[in-house]
Amino acid sequence: MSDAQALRLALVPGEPAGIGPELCVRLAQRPRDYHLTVFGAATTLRDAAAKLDLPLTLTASPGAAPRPGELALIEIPNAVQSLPGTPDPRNAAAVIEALTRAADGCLRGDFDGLVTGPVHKAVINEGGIAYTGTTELLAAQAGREVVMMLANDIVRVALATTHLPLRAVPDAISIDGLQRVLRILHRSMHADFGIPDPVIAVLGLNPHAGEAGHLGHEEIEVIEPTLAALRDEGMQLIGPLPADTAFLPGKLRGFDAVLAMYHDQGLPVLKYSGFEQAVNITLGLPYPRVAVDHGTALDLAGKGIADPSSLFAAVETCARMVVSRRARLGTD
Ligand SMILES: NC(=O)C1=CN([C@@H]2O[C@H](COP(=O)(O)OP(=O)(O)OC[C@H]3O[C@@H](n4cnc5c(N)ncnc54)[C@H](O)[C@@H]3O)[C@@H](O)[C@H]2O)C=CC1
Ligand SMILES: NCC(=O)COP(=O)(O)O
Repeated sequence: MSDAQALRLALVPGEPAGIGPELCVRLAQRPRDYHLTVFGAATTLRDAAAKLDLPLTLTASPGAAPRPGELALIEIPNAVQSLPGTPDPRNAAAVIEALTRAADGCLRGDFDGLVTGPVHKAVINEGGIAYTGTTELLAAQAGREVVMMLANDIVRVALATTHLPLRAVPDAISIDGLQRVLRILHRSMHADFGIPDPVIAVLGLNPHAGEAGHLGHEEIEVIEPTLAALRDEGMQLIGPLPADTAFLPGKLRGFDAVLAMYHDQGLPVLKYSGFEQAVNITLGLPYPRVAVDHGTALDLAGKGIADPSSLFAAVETCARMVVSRRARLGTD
């Protein structure tokens, strides 16, 4: 990653009682040629390092050369001491402050990209903060429309809707909205992944993509007109495809990305095909943001057995995206 010599990445561990802090300590041990600044509580990170019996030096600012075992820290203290496996809603404000301050740093240009650990949605809401997900939080903060996409080496799955009750999904899918999602996805395939003319498969909403209107009308009334309009602009769009067979390996090889209509239509396939190395990317922000694909794993927190692969992949993906954007868009 020689182009990434000067990269400055902001890192947010997420829920302090989850596996995020210990994964950050493991990440800190890796040799790297980019700077990492973590936004969180020193006590939580030091406790995690002590439990893992790994060295951790927290510094006020990144040193000249990144050193294994060392992280620059922007201190965001927790309201109360965090205990692995037992989240405390009183720490919700600190979790959100860490995310928003790190994102602010990216918006200001102090950092080139943002990497985030898992956040417990219910705990944040129990702490009195309305929160559906970090994707939505960062979009509102940046004033941008965004698309959530999860990716591993096998498949990229973008979502037309994100954290919504299933009952609300059909009403949230419109021609205008789908067009905006597909434009963001198309643009990002080029800017972030170097694919200038991506082939995007679009799933139907209903079983068998609506079975010619006998099992639902959204394909005929919303999805097909959207695809027709964007095909006229030159986009390569396939679909609407029945979701149950769109992910067959032979078909997937022909697609650069798949657009699913809702969270649990696409993500189980992605996670089944490779949970460990998968990452969650927010497309459409002014800076690259990449998160782990997994949640807080409270059942594993503090035991030292959580797999850090997704966080490692998130940092590597974020660094590659920064380099790709610089090459294609300038500094954006
Ligand atoms: N990126 C984020 O901020 C995400 C946050 N979440 C949130 O996390 C919370 C818990 O969600 P769950 O549905 O229980 O999903 P989860 O991913 O925390 O756990 C599901 C299963 O996967 C295992 N697992 C997760 N990460 C692992 C790792 N790194 N190594 C080994 N095993 C691992 C857990 O032990 C558990 O058995 C929820 O509040 C959810 O909203 C969920 C997904 C992503
Ligand atoms: N399923 C993805 C997830 O829950 C994490 O999303 P976000 O908090 O990064 O928006």
